[in-house]
Amino acid sequence: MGIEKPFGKSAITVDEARGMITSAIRPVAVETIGLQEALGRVSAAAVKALTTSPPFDVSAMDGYAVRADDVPASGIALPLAGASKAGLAAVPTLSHGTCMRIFTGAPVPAGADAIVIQEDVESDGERIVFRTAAQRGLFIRKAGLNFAEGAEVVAAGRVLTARDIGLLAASGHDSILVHRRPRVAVLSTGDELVASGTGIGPGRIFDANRPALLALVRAWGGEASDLGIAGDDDAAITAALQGLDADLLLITGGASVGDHDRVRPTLQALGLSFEFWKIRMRPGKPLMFGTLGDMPVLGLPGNSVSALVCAVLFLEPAIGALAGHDASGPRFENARLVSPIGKTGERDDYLRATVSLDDGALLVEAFSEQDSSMLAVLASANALLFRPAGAAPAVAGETVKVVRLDTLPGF
Ligand SMILES: Nc1nc2c(c(=O)[nH]1)N[C@H]1C(S)=C(S)[C@@H](COP(=O)(O)OP(=O)(O)OC[C@H]3O[C@@H](n4cnc5c(N)ncnc54)[C@H](O)[C@@H]3O)O[C@H]1N2
Ligand code: MOO
Repeated sequence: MGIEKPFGKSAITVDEARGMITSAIRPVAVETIGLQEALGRVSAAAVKALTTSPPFDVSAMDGYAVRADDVPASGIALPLAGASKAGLAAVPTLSHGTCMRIFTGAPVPAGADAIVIQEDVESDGERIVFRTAAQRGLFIRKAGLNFAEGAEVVAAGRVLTARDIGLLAASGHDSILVHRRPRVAVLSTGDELVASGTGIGPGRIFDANRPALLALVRAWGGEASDLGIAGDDDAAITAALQGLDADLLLITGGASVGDHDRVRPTLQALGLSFEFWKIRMRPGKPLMFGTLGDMPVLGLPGNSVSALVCAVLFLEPAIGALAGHDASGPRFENARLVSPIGKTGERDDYLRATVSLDDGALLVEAFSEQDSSMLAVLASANALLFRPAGAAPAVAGETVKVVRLDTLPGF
């Protein structure tokens, strides 16, 4: 589809690109796992409560169970007849004109309809004098207050939190059907790259993208596999992909138009069916996506900032689509500009910026340096300031859109 055209007019938008990526991706298979392993996994089906919670009416306080009609005013005394405590197998019965000792979490006796807390009574051991009138229903948690048997407690496609795990356990589940973690393989390409921790040598730089992307894959729920570094030649790239079995292949570098940008031609020779190879955004123009057999392939630009900004916009939703949850991309928020910014070129801009809160309002300031190789700037940023292609200069005080980076897991 026209991938040989020069960069520029034929580039597609970020939204179009994300739509093409997520609609080409199918969720991975499912598996049942114990709740202990469920944090951060994605539910593959709606889950219904196996029990009603609470299963019977329980007391919310330590005190005395009564019939409200028996204690219509302060000063009434009733004989104490038994006790109800948490864990009782059988629900006791309250006789007319008596009261029963009760503790938090205990079943409310049949016939009782109010709890008077112990702070509001006096006791001589046999008789209880109520210093307040009882109020029908007070301090009683009715059966099903929390949820009823059969109610949906977890929706399909939810990224499970500790709260969900608690709710699943409360509703009787000790395991859950989830999507297995998407397996994402990461390859860096470039003759100049060496792994950090090894000797750097003349003309070489350390590979930053692969360690950062492997970390993001894990933070976003994937199982990361490290394909290492391949040089800028077809044989090295082909060899690195030999026998690959992954749900998504992530490649950085070598996607541009130079003589040594061998990723695109190599993948093409291997049979990659291209969806697109350039997008109308900065940083990250030479973003590439296609499928190799059933495997989606996402090619990120080599510049580290471009690679990581593209990861926020495209990798996170791609992993989401594989894992069976929301894949709509990052959330944009409004923020007020602290300093003016210049006009935007023909691509949407995602400027590295810092946001701060001022009396509840979000303020944003772009860094003066925006070169797409400047990972140190990205590391200091906590937001991306979005400017649409062709936007006029913006003045201080103007409301603009931002994507917060500090709320993204792992970023
Ligand atoms: N004539 C043109 N040249 C370039 C264009 C263009 O439109 N016409 N686009 C530029 C843009 S925009 C980008 S982005 C880059 C992307 O190029 P590649 O994806 O082919 O990446 P490389 O050329 O391999 O590398 C670019 C840059 O990043 C460094 N790099 C690469 N991989 C890593 C890594 N794993 N860790 C750290 N740094 C890495 C590499 O050394 C280069 O400096 O193309 C422009 N050129
Ligand atoms: O898009 Mo490139 O990523 O501008 O440097």
